[in-house]
Amino acid sequence: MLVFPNAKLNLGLYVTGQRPDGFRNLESVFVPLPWCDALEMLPAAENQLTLTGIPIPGDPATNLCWRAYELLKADFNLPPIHMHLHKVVPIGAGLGGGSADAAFALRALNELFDLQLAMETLENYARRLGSDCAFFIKNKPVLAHEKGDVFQPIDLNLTGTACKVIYPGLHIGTAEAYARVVPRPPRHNLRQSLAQPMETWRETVSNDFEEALSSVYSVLAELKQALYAAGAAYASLSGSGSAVYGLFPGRELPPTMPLDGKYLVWDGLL
Ligand SMILES: C[C@](O)(CO)[C@H](O)COP(=O)(O)OP(=O)(O)OC[C@H]1O[C@@H](n2ccc(N)nc2=O)[C@H](O)[C@@H]1O
Ligand SMILES: Nc1ncnc2c1ncn2[C@@H]1O[C@H](COP(=O)(O)OP(=O)(O)OP(=O)(O)O)[C@@H](O)[C@H]1O
Repeated sequence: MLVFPNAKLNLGLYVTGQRPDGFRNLESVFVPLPWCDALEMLPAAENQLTLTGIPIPGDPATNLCWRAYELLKADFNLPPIHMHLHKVVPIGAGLGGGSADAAFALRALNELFDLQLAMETLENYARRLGSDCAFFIKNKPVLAHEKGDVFQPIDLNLTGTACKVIYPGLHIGTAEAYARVVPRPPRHNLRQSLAQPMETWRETVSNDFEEALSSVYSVLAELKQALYAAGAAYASLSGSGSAVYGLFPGRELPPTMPLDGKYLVWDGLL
């Protein structure tokens, strides 16, 4: 079975409080971004994980695809499997690429071995692998709360919107990014702000990581500025960075920009 785990963008992100479990509560809207890895799973004589594409730091035994398999294997009698992951989505980018691999692995194993697990059960397994993972089970726009793994529906359709995502090559670890942010009440009501025309979001939809990280990594503010200069209606850091994106409604494709050749860029339609 071959699946294509996509990335995500955060539209607004407020880090609202410290939790007793050491994590932070947040409020953010997640939307799927069709920048994808490729993950193949085949029943095999013995377990094997092979990797190509962008190198993934750390021991392959801790790869999130593998951890997804181990998690299900603890509860079900799964046969051995050969997984091949071709990594495309940059790591330490705030695009949730590793989390998507884990969630798509859970979904693929459920189908391949006919485990008949409901979406809600798969979400519960995904929550055990990482805060971002559960979103990728249903993979639809949502308003996320708590650790970013409890969802409310949101009426937001950005399908077909031209988007450019720029990854400046900085690996910003999620824990490092959270350590730089002081929790505070949300600056705006995200649901209300996102219901207004996109041109107003610049003033009313913000990401708390941006303020904290831009003072350390000046390239983040430069990229955002460049996206606005190229005509973006809205531009922001995604998640804990370092990827910065711009949205260009009304265009058939995002504009080309002078920095396209300098950084890793994803261009396309949401
Ligand atoms: C920044 C976001 O991408 C926004 O969507 C996510 O909150 C990050 O989620 P993630 O990468 O799945 O993070 P996890 O693997 O669960 O946690 C990594 C580390 O980030 C911090 N962390 C993460 C999520 C959260 N709500 N509060 C936290 O404080 C913790 O230090 C944790 O040890
Ligand atoms: N399949 C995978 N893809 C990417 N990273 C993985 C994978 N499996 C395990 N990891 C580990 O997860 C870490 C990446 O997590 P990190 O939170 O820094 O970046 P991210 O993937 O951009 O996530 P997020 O968008 O949630 O912040 C890497 O250091 C890597 O060791």
